[in-house]
Amino acid sequence: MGAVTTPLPTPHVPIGRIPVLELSPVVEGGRWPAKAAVGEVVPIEATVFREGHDAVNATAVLFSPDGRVHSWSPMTDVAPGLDRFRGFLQPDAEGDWTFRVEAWSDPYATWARDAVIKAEAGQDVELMLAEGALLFERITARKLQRRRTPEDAELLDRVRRELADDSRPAGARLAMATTRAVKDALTRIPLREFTTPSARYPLRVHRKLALAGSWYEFFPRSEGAVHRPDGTWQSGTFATAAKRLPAIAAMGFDVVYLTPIHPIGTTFRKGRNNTLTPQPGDPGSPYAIGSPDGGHDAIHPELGTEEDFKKFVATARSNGLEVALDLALQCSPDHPWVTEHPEWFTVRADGSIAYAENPPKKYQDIYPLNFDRDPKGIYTEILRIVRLWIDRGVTLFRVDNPHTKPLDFWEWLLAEVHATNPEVIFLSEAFTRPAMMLTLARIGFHQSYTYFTWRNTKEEIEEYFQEVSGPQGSVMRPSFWPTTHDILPPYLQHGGVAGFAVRAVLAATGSPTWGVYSGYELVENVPRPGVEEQIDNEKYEYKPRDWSQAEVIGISTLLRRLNEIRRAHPALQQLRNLTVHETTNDQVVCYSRRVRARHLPGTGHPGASQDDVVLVVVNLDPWGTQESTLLLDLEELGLTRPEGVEDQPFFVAHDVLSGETYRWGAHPYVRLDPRVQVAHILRVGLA
Ligand SMILES: O=P(O)(O)O[C@H]1O[C@H](CO)[C@@H](O[C@H]2O[C@H](CO)[C@@H](O)[C@H](O)[C@H]2O)[C@H](O)[C@H]1O
Repeated sequence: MGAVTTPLPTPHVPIGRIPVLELSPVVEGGRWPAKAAVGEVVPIEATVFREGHDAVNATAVLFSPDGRVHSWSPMTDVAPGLDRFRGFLQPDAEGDWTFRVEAWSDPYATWARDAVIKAEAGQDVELMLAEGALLFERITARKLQRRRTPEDAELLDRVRRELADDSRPAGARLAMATTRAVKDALTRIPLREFTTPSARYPLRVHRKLALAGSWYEFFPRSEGAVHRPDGTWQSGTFATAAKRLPAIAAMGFDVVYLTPIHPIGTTFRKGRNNTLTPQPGDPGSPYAIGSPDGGHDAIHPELGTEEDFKKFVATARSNGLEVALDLALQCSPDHPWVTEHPEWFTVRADGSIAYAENPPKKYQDIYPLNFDRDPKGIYTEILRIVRLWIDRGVTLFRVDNPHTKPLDFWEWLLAEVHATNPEVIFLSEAFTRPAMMLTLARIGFHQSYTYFTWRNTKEEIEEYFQEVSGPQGSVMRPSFWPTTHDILPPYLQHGGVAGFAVRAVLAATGSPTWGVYSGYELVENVPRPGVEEQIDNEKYEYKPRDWSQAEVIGISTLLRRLNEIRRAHPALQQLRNLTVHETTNDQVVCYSRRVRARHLPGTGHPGASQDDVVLVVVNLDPWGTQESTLLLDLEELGLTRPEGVEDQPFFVAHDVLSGETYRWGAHPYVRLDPRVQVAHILRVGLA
């Protein structure tokens, strides 16, 4: 019998005095780290309970990468009766952090609850007050690790003295010992008994762009491509493509994503509209990587040289843009690997190599790599290539179809790159089943394409936005794209300019990372018959565009405004902070995002004293005016309805898209005419 290599289950860990179970975010028992980004507000949850009736409480504790306590957060019972506690931690630097939950018995909460009940019943009142006095003796006599403010010290000492002063009425003594101020002071400096810590769990903190950013995809060969009078084409180059960068930056994007820029094969080259009969001059799909000019480490000669690429990267950076490159691990039959490493491909009985597929799509112009044949050779070569592009200035990779390659390969590659270049971000382009999409995220992909593109109805949008912003958000960070070069969904085929505006608003506010594919500004909405992708697709031909029309149509102005709004509002740069609000119309969707004032400095919001709250209302009908009443969840908006106010206005909603300001109550009426405005994006605050 061979050696046993499977790890044994974790040894039995005693339950501890106060059980603390079902921690979140924990990925597979801590096998992989949960994700966070610098400044992200991370919800921490645990189930905490004990025997008997005494009150329990919990604290979430954050440890910085050097192992020291960085900060802690009181947790509150968010599901009374279910013993579920939640707090919020906010790491402020990149690295491998950890957190734990400390469960504890809460003598003050036990006493306050019992004293109030007994006082109301007239039982043991003086005895309870005497016990309260003893409790506050203990509370005030403590040597605290955390500093207590003079105000808190003074308040708690006064409670101690007055509880013991039996010359004062019992009701007054109890009332002063159970005020909000006393409870708040004891939230800051609690008296804890039987403190029971959980294990520590990993939290990998990436740079902010891993969580929040705006991507713009384009094919560099199209920018500046010239259709010559004789019918032939001159490809765009890095130099001509770079001329487009200031306009992309002006629209507020953070990242330019380039489809593959490598030499393209000619064997089985695809022609226009995915035909198998290319015409002379057809440039071929850039995903058919490799020719006698080189493979994944080479640059298509028509685009320029390595120096030209570096200049392009430098121009991007000077415009405030980072460069993302497609990483498509496949080969045209003309790729040098096909002859240099025939062992990397699966050869059929007749000596041929089967082309790649992503059913039902057929990619007749490319061969897949067989990672199980010479894994060491393939892994090493791909790592070399990734490092090469990092050295050339690439800081993000959009990974093509990662779900068709082995997961253990990705886990290895991502760990290797993270070890030397933790700033490099990988976006997974896996439109596949949830288990695979989630596991790619678990093992290290920073971001993931999502099903957003196909979520259209109010019900679908509400459900999906909540799903990606829920606990899943600490594993899989969503990237919302209304279209890609492969996807033109039916809603956009039929929704006209307003449809493009609707989907841009949803993408830009529904996820902290979003992206658009070039041409969105021009409302390119004609599909190739029978498929959900653009006709005359840029994948198979040069597609220079007349950008002068973009401003006229208005979508580029909207994109710019959306990116400005996202930058101005930390609430839109967070993921796990979404609330859906009810509406009375199935065509009107409403949701909000909120960051509490105490969490704002970490996100770079200057001197904030108020929460940052953004409320989004979208008319999903691109053709008709829709009206609705919004049934707002005031608590989630951080609003308190003043005494005596029912539906009267009491807060201000400023529409940062239109500039209008409204005074609203809990149930405002909205009317959105898509010819004028498809959505409200409202900054919410008290007057
Ligand atoms: O499979 P997906 O729909 O996720 O699309 C991605 O991968 C495809 C394969 O790389 C790629 O397809 C394009 O390139 C192929 C190879 O040249 C070609 O056969 C296909 O017709 C073309 O669509 C797709 O663009 C990419 O996003």
